[in-house]
Amino acid sequence: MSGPLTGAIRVPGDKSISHRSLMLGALAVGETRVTGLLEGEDVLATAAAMRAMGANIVREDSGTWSIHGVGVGSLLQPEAALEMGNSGTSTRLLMGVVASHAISAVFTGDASLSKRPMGRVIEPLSQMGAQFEASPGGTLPLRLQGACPAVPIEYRLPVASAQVKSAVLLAGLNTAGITRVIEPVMTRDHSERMLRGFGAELSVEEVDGERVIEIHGEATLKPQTIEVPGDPSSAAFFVVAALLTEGSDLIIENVGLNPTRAALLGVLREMGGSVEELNRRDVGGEPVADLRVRHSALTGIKVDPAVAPSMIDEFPVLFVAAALAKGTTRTSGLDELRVKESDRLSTMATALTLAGAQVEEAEDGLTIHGTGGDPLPGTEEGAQVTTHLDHRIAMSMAVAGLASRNGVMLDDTSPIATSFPTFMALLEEAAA
Ligand SMILES: O=C(O)C1=C[C@@H](OP(=O)(O)O)[C@@H](O)[C@H](O)C1
Ligand SMILES: C=C(OP(=O)(O)O)C(=O)O
Repeated sequence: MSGPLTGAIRVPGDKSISHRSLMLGALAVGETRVTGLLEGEDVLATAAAMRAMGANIVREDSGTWSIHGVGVGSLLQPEAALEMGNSGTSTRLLMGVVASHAISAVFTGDASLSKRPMGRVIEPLSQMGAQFEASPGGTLPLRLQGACPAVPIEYRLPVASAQVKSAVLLAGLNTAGITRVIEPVMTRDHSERMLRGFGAELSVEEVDGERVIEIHGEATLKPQTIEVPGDPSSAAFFVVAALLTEGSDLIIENVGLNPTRAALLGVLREMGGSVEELNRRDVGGEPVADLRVRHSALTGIKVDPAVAPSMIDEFPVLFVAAALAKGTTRTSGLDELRVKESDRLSTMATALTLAGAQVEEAEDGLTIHGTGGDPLPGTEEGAQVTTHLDHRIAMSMAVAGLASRNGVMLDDTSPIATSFPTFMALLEEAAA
């Protein structure tokens, strides 16, 4: 087991908000200024794409990002393929942006992204008039010819996905009339908050238990000054690491706690975890707090599938917490985890089993019988884990390594740089 995690740390800016800051800044007329932007590879892919379509985006020496936008409807034809790397958010949201502009774009990605389903955005964007030539199974690489004018649609989301919702809303920005998205299950609402913040006419109504979001097209966006809060999905690794490591008492400052993102904390508290929210405040229209996390004995629970969308990226590290809890943790309703950077149910089941945990994999979730706080036994030379180009697997299994007798060996730590380039350094700092 590792030494305790103590002191105060800050995790980098929120990935979802960072992507949207660049996209909306590039679609506004004038200068948007962003502090706390996540400088991970995924967000940098979005920045490069917006530059390729005409925005002027500069990182100043102070760390502030300055974006001079071109205005909704005025994106330029990119000269080369838009290289999306590992980033599903960049790809799906930008497909929405391009879909209602009079330009075409080729989207390419790495081996992981090239396996992920794009049909979920191709479908509604085709209804709006965009045309696609995709690789077999509706995957990258694909070519998108935008429609201008595009046709406003009403679209009920068949999967709980903030990326699909956002793609349609972003396409609606340059579409005359009202584009309506119906969300049976609420997902992260950063797009709604930020589109409003940039001056788009957007309404949200609750009708018969569903969220109905309307955006008025041919919008003019006004540039903004944005302070990006710390990413709760990045903080999650430190929350779990501190809960599992004896003697830990760690402060994680400035963590975004939008209710559509924060369900992990409730689940960990229900398991017996000591996670306090200090100094609750508002940063850039998002609730934020400092978290104080103390080592705690955890008990397994049955996780309500209804919370899944509000912690969708946190399941890999929750599975690590479950592997060290007393008793059994059951999860279900997690089919979406199979189409992330890797199949996160099977990748985590394999990785945790190698580390010595007792895991049963079902179609839509994992059941994990925890050690009751004893270190994971693993193998003498350390469990050899394959991360499948998935940053969240790499970081989750690094946390599992802290709580294991012989450590964990990751085949590839490079994917961590997609969302959390300072993860290893911060872990060393907190454990020093
Ligand atoms: O909209 C976003 O910024 C995101 C939405 C989620 O994806 P889905 O919409 O595919 O669930 C999440 O997994 C991803 O990390 C970021
Ligand atoms: C699923 C994720 O990201 P994306 O879909 O943007 O690749 C993630 O960060 O866990």
